[in-house]
Amino acid sequence: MEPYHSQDTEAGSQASISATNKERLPFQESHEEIEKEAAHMGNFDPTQTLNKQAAVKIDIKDTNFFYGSKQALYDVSLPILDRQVTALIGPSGCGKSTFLRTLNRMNDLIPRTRIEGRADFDNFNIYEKKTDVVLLRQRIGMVFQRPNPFPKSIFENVAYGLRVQGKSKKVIQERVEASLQGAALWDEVKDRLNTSALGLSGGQQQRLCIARALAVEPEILLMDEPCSALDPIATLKIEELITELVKEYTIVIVTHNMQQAARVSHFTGFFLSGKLIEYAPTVQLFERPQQKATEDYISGRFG
Ligand SMILES: Nc1ncnc2c1ncn2[C@@H]1O[C@H](COP(=O)(O)OP(=O)(O)OP(=O)(O)O)[C@@H](O)[C@H]1O
Repeated sequence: MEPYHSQDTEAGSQASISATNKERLPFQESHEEIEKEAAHMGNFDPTQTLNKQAAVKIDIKDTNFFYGSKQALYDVSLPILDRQVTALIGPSGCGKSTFLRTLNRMNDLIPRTRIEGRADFDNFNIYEKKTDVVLLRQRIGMVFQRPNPFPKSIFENVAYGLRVQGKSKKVIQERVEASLQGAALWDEVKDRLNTSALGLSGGQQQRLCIARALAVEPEILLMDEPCSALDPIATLKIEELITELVKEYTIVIVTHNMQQAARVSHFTGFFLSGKLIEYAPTVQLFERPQQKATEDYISGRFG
């Protein structure tokens, strides 16, 4: 599929987002730990890894979505680019989560829903009835708003999908460790893998859920406001993790937090009333929005 092309020239804006990366932190507190985490984040600048020529991983065209007779998405079209972070922003109820859930068919679990359009992934349309959703959800994993570990041990949480797949003991052992490493949790839990996951802090639980998603080796990770239940430090850890994970995975993240979108994403889509108003490289969308509604939203005039 064709890569995404944009007309902008963003040399100037790259420099400015890089310079303001630290200033953009949304938190008023400035105690030591936050400062330390923030200093880490200062090293990450998504404009440095923005790749407008990246291959299109999922090509979404003219998506309409209905809850019964209520239409929640209108003609949404956008590409999800390979190994880039795409952020979805917009006011409450604009359809961000609904859209995210169309990508791995999570809305199928809600009765009386209907979808039109297409989302081409490899050589098939995700929305087609015949799509194998179990396989799809292995390839397109999901992390939810609230960490939702199973009431099992840390090890068993990560091993879960692998056991379902019937993997050998050796493979399970290896992948559990690799996934916990990948989710930047290994060092904190390696000595207590057999204790309950429910004993972990909220931020650790969310990283465990990321490890659980990674264990089945997905290509894409969908994250639905993964930091909304976390404190500032745990939030920064997840953001840092996202910037690491995107080297190997394609990430789509719904966030209410515009600074978070600016800190971690390469591309941003702004939704309003079920419509995708604007989609562009993040730096461009925030610094030179093309639509008045985008400008009003990002400057805090509504939402
Ligand atoms: N299960 C459902 N049944 C009926 N309507 C729903 C359902 N889930 C969401 N909606 C409606 O669809 C619209 C889009 O909701 P959605 O949750 O996708 O928005 P959102 O932008 O993610 O909101 P938020 O930021 O508050 O999570 C809203 O009007 C919402 O009320």
